[in-house]
Parts: sequence; C-alpha cells; structure tokens
Amino acid sequence: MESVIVAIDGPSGTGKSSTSKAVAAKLGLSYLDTGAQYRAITWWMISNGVDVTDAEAVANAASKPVIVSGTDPARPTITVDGADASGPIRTEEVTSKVSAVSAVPEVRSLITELQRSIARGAETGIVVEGRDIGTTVLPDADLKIFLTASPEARAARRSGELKGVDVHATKEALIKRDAADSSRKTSPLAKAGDAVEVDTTELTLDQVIECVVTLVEEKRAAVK
Ligand SMILES: Nc1ncnc2c1ncn2[C@@H]1O[C@H](COP(=O)(O)OP(=O)(O)O)[C@@H](O)[C@H]1O
Ligand SMILES: Nc1ccn([C@H]2C[C@H](O)[C@@H](COP(=O)(O)OP(=O)(O)O)O2)c(=O)n1
Repeated sequence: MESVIVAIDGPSGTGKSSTSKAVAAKLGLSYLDTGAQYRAITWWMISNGVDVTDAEAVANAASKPVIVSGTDPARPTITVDGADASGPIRTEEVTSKVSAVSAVPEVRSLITELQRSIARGAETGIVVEGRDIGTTVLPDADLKIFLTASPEARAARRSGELKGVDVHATKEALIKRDAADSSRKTSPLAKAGDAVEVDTTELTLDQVIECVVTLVEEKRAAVK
C-alpha cells in the first residue's frame, strides 16, 4: 500500500482529534495531534515561570523543552523532557494561554520542523491534525480536509452537554481562541485552497469518519 499523508485542519470542537484518530486507526496510519505539541510547549513555559505575554521571553526559551509525540492512534502520547504531559496540557490555564505561545514565530518554526520530521518518518503514512497543516506544515499532503461546525455545536460538544450552564462561557472562550488563531501573522488558522471543506454541524462523528475514509480511498485509487 502506498504511503499517504492526510492533513486535517479546522477550529476547536469541529472533530479534528476524534476524526483523525479514527481514520488513522481504520487505515493503519500514524496520527499526530499538533495542538498537543503547542499545548505542551505552553505548559513548559508556565511551569518554568516564563511570562507567556512576553513574546521575546517565549522566543528565547522555545528551544529548551524536548517534546516527544507518540503517533499510535490507539494510544497517542506526549512527553515534555521525558515527563508525561497528556493530563497537564488539557487544563484551562494552558487552554487560555496556548494561542499567545503558538503565535510566536520561533515557537512555530521549531514545532513545524518537528512535525515535518515526524511525518517523514511515518512508514505507511500519517493523519496530521491542527490549524496550519494544509497551508504551511505539509503543503504537499495527498489529501487536505478543513472541518467546520457552527459555534453552538462546537461549544455544546466541548462542554459535553447540550444545555449546561457552561455552554455560553465555553462558546465565548472558543470564539476568542479561534479569533486569535485566525488573526496571528505567522501561519494562521486557514483553509488551504485545495482543501475539502466538511461542515460537521449536522453530521454524527461516524458520518464524518466515513466521509474522510472515503476521500482517502478515492485519492489512493486515483494515483494507482
Ligand atoms: N460530528 C460530531 N457530532 C457530535 N459530536 C462530535 C462530533 N465530532 C466530534 N464530536 C465530539 O466533540 C468533542 C470535540 O471533538 P474533538 O475531536 O476533540 O474536536 P477538535 O479536535 O476539533 O477540537 C468530542 O467530545 C467529540 O467526541
Ligand atoms: N497546527 C496548530 C495546532 C494548534 N495550534 C494552537 C492553536 C490552538 O488554539 C491550540 C490548541 O490546539 P488544540 O487542537 O489542542 O485545540 P482544541 O483541541 O481545538 O481545543 O494550539 C496552532 O497554532 N497550530
């Protein structure tokens, strides 16, 4: 089977992680969560007393942490300087600071290189999910998907319930982070010109997975 590279981008809560993991598992590909890497470097900055609003301080420290991503879709892992970071990178503090850290060009160039080397090393191929994979990290990907969904659907998914008191705050936080990620100068969240856009608002997760698997299979059939 030919090696295949799939780029999946989109804003928060559109289903990138769940879709990418399932597609990679179904097709026997590796899986990379690039958001987890930006979260990991953010966690390191916070833990080491770096002021994340000081872009110069973040840039100067950017090469210090050693970030390692495990790419098995059944058990994705992430470590920082050898320590498991999968729990701490999901805290609200990291979520609220990750956009500032990931806007720093030195951070992006280091993490982008790391992502490219992981993609190059994936023997059967890889599904890479993030914000700038199709536009910047892997512009030659075999298939590019851009997932979207209404802010209401995304907030409901994120807060894990349809009518929680939390949904409004979750929606506001999510819109704020999308705006920051879309307006930064260096490789903002954007749809690549040749990406297939899939609006997941009215689709179940299984339908989205099926849709992406079909698109990958069509690509593979076309290049044979
Ligand atoms: N199409 C969908 N319909 C309903 N829930 C979904 C759908 N896609 C994802 N979810 C759920 O929404 C939440 C966020 O999905 P996730 O894959 O983490 O999104 P992202 O990586 O884009 O932030 C998860 O709980 C996931 O199970
Ligand atoms: N390729 C990427 C991936 C994520 N980021 C940044 C911007 C995002 O707000 C954060 C966190 O990404 P992550 O995918 O973990 O976020 P959500 O799962 O959508 O909450 O990282 C990025 O700048 N470029």
